[in-house]
Amino acid sequence: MNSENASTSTAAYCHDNIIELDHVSFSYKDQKVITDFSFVIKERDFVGVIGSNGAGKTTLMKMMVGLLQPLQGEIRLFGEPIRRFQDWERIGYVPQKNSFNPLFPATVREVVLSGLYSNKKIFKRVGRSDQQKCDEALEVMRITNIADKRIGQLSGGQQQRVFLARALINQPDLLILDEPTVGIDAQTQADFFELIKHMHAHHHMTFLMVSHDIEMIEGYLGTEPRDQCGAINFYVRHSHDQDCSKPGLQHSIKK
Ligand SMILES: Nc1ncnc2c1ncn2[C@@H]1O[C@H](COP(=O)(O)OP(=O)(O)OP(=O)(O)O)[C@@H](O)[C@H]1O
Repeated sequence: MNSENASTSTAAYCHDNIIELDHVSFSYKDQKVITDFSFVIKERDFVGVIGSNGAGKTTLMKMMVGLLQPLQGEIRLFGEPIRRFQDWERIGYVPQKNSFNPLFPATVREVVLSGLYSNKKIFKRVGRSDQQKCDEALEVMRITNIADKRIGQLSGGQQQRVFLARALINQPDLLILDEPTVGIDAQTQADFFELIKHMHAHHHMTFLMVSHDIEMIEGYLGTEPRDQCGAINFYVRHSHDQDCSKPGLQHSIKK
């Protein structure tokens, strides 16, 4: 392949649309939350979502993972209309508030390992490399010491770390995080941000993260929002601005 072809195919690859919202509106009964919003998240973008309480951030995330259906408009994931989309293992989603029934019997290790298996592979034997990935995820989230505890008996912050480890273990193509570090101590928060920045820079992943941590968002994604939807602002950074072969291409999320 000559260099022109090589750069063309790289550019085409890293600029695929991962999420597309096309004139999407949503209401809870008669309360309009999202009105006629269109945007595109490109492959390898890191999109930070900031907005006041009640602005509609969680509603937007839930629509993108198929938990809520837009009243109008269309959503596409990896180019497929969401109603036909089936590759859910390509997407990791950590919702805003997780909580387990205290009697839920699984251990922390089992919950983290379950991130490796889609429904189809649920009975697959856990191999040594899977255990190793699990150990690494536990270590990064500083929960090795509670690996054999029951998830339902942990504090909210500890449970949230388990969910993050579960989402990370699979290295999904797209990771959607809704206020992922709420209730987590400062050191683990800092380690987690370092980790996802590293994954964004080096592991070809696309990130969409709701956060109230304006310092973290602006530090990594810049101080100017790229787009907005009502009171929600979107900050964007592509993972390889320096060596992107088509520097003129907009990594904007606006259509
Ligand atoms: N299940 C629901 N039924 C009715 N109204 C809802 C429901 N969920 C959210 N809302 C309302 O929709 C609006 C948007 O809520 P949403 O949770 O999406 O906001 P948010 O930006 O994520 O807020 P926060 O920063 O507080 O998490 C709010 O006014 C909220 O009260």
